[in-house]
Amino acid sequence: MTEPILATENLTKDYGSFRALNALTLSVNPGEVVGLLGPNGSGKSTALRLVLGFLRPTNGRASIGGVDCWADSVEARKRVAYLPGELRLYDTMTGRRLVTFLAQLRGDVPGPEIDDLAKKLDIDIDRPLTQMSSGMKRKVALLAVLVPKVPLIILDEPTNTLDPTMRDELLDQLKAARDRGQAVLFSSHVLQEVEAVCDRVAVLRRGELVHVQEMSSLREGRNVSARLTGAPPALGPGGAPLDANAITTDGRLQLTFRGPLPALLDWLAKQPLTDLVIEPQGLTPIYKKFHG
Ligand SMILES: Nc1ncnc2c1ncn2[C@@H]1O[C@H](COP(=O)(O)OP(=O)(O)OP(=O)(O)O)[C@@H](O)[C@H]1O
Repeated sequence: MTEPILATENLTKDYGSFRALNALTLSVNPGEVVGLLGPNGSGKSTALRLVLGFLRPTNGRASIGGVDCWADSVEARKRVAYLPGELRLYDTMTGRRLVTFLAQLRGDVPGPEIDDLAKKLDIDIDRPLTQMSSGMKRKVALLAVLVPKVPLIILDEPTNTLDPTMRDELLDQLKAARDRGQAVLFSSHVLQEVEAVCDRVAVLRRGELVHVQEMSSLREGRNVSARLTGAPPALGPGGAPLDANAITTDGRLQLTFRGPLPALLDWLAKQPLTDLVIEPQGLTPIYKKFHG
């Protein structure tokens, strides 16, 4: 079994008498993208800051590659590239100088990939940061995270302020990092981007981990919503009796089917339908269950 690169055990943080994170136990494996999903104030940034050793846990622990994130934070951080939610950059530098400087701090020298990535992110890294817009600065910070090939990449709401094209480019870069065997943990409250890139999603609510979802099982499912003119069938698309909850109070047929699409279409073709919507299952119903 692969050893996780990141492991938290009962990780807890109180700010005074307020518990911002309660007993978070979560791991991230090499070659895996995990999303931390939750609304404002649910504890995402607190969890990430604990993992980075910026905050001392009230209880529990986090470790990166077996190194304790608080007791040995400098050593743990060598294994991580981090994109904070709010940037504080050294404005007098050019983008290239900043990315090189940050790489040198960990003993790396960025190679030609810095120019390839700058091109993909559509950013002139030879401009001083003072002359860049907030979105451009964000791209420089992303470069600084994507250039070093560290075991773990942590990003706090990385697509914030990026335009849709750049958002897709970033998500592609995260997939490429995963394919190289790096692990990625990122926070977000945008369901579509989490669905697009994550292997697993952890849902937080008021500091509690309320659900962990494997995305592969979700991608096999399809939500069906249809209106019938006649009585509902006795058997569902898999041949099993139709679930009593499949017919809503306003008479719509609503079900989730996990199986081959032709079997679903054959079954639907035999029903007295007046309209039909088939969608990938997606995270929305799961998210709504906790944050409706
Ligand atoms: N330094 C602090 N002192 C007191 N309370 C704090 C502090 N930092 C965060 N909190 C509280 O802890 C809770 C979790 O905050 P956190 O920043 O982790 O949430 P988040 O999920 O990252 O939110 P967002 O999506 O808005 O960034 C919030 O209720 C917040 O007000």
